Formats: sequence, structure tokens, C-alpha cells
Amino acid sequence: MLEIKNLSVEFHTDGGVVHAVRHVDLTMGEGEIRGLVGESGSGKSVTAMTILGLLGTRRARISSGQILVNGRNLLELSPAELAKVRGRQLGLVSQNALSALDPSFTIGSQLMEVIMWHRKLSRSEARKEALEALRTVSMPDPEHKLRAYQHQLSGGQRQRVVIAMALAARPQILLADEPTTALDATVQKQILDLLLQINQEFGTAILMVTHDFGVVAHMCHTVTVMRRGEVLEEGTAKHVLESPTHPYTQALIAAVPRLHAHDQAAAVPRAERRLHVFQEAAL
Ligand SMILES: Nc1ncnc2c1ncn2[C@@H]1O[C@H](COP(=O)(O)OP(=O)(O)OP(=O)(O)O)[C@@H](O)[C@H]1O
Repeated sequence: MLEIKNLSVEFHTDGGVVHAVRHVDLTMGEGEIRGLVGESGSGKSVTAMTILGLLGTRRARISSGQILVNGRNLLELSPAELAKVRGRQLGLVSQNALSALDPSFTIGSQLMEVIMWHRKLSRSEARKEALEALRTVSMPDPEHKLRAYQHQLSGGQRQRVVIAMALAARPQILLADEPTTALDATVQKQILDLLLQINQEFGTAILMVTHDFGVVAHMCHTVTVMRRGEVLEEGTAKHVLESPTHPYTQALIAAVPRLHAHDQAAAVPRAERRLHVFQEAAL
């Protein structure tokens, strides 16, 4: 469904050329949850933003590669064509819900706008869909939340709205860029579980950008590990968690407190269980 081949991205800065992504290959099948893992600056976000066509600076240059979504190379599309693919096939859940939402409009009007844009519905139909979208992301008191502004919501509730907006066009693939970074531990788990539920209910594939192998153990079927713009290793989450080949991956796994000792043993069957679900779904 998603195939990235030999992708390289560089930034031309005053201080010289930054090779942010180097010859990256990555594939995702239907319903797959892939973790894209690495420390800060390893090139995860630039990879995700390149897929979405949202690099956002004229200093960026894609120096090689292809990004195929259902066989179409996104790098050859016009901006208008890419915008359509972005809505229909790719959705983004960014790390900062505050910057993704507009403080001067209600949650309902922002959701309705996205729904009307993608699905060509009337205002009253879009309102019903907006309410349904808030129910899908298990928003408490959704009727009331439609009329609320972002400052009236908790961090976790805002992130639920961002997920609802990303799902408005029923995309095949969600790109989730550190979606729980700004949240406390309990809320983090709720949001990860919501993404898992969406994956299972709608078959939405998820590219989960994270620096945290705990997230991989909790929800990913497969994982790609990046360092300094390159892919160091990739494989099933079970395999990489159990027998990481690279010392860098070993260090990332060791850095997760809850994966230490007996917790690590418990995490593996969890990832394995999810892998089975994924493999069955793929058959
Ligand atoms: N607009 C830009 N101009 C110049 N360099 C950039 C730009 N955006 C990213 N980079 C550089 O590209 C490299 C990869 O950055 P990227 O944001 O993809 O890392 P990351 O793995 O997502 O890190 P983090 O987890 O901190 O978000 C870094 O060296 C970064 O400094």
C-alpha cells in the first residue's frame, strides 16, 4: 500500500547541506502498524512529512527516491493531486494538537469544515458526522464538545479531536508523529489504545513515529529503526525487540524503563499477539 524506495532528503542551510534522510526504504501493507523509531534528529519526522508532501521549506530537496501509495508515485503528482491523496489516503496526527487546531473556531466547526471538504456533505449532514467522529474517538460528552473551543479541552481531548479530524476522510494510512509526547502517562496510553482500536475497527494502517520502544511493544506489528537519516534495521516488532542486531537499537530498547527485565519478556508476547492479528488480517 505504501512503498518508499531509496528516499533521500536534504536541507540547504546557511551552514551547509544537512542530509536528513539517506536512501530510506520502507513498506507498509494494509492494516499494518509500523513504528518508525530513532533518537531526536534521526530523520523520522522528515520522512513522515515527505510522504505527506509537507516539508514546508524551499530549502528542502528530495534528491532521490519514490513514494508509492497504491502504486502511484506521490513525488510526481501536482500539488492539487497530492492534496487529494493527502485527504483520501493519508491522514496526519501531529505531536502538537494545539498547533493543529484553530483557537478562534469551535471544535464542531473545524471538524465540519474538514468533513465537508472531503466528503461533499451538507452542513446538517456534516454536523451529524462531526458528532459521530467525536463518538468514534470516545470523546466524553460529544454534543457539548462540538460547541467548545480548544482551550476548554484537556490535552488528551484535544488530541482526540486531531485524530477525529485525521479520520474524517477515512484515510487508508495514518501518519502519527509522536502523538502522545505532550501528554501524561495515563492519557498517553488512552490515546495509543484509541489508535489501536481505530486500526482494528477500520483497518487503518498507522505509521507511528516515536523515539520510544515502549510504544512499539504496546502496539506495533513491525518496526524501522533510523539513525542519522539512515535505516539501521527493520523487521517484525517481536524480532527486533527480542533480538536487536544493532547496538544502537539495543540502547534504545534498554532506555525504556518498563521494558527492563521481566517487563521486557511481557512486552514481547504483546507485540507477537498483535503481529498474529496483523498477519491474519493480511491473509
Ligand atoms: N527545516 C529544516 N531545515 C534544516 N534542517 C532540518 C529541517 N528540518 C529538519 N532538519 C534536520 O533534519 C534532521 C532530521 O530531523 P527530523 O525532524 O526528521 O528528526 P526526528 O528523528 O524526527 O527528531 P525528533 O524526534 O526530535 O522530532 C535533523 O538533523 C534536523 O536538524
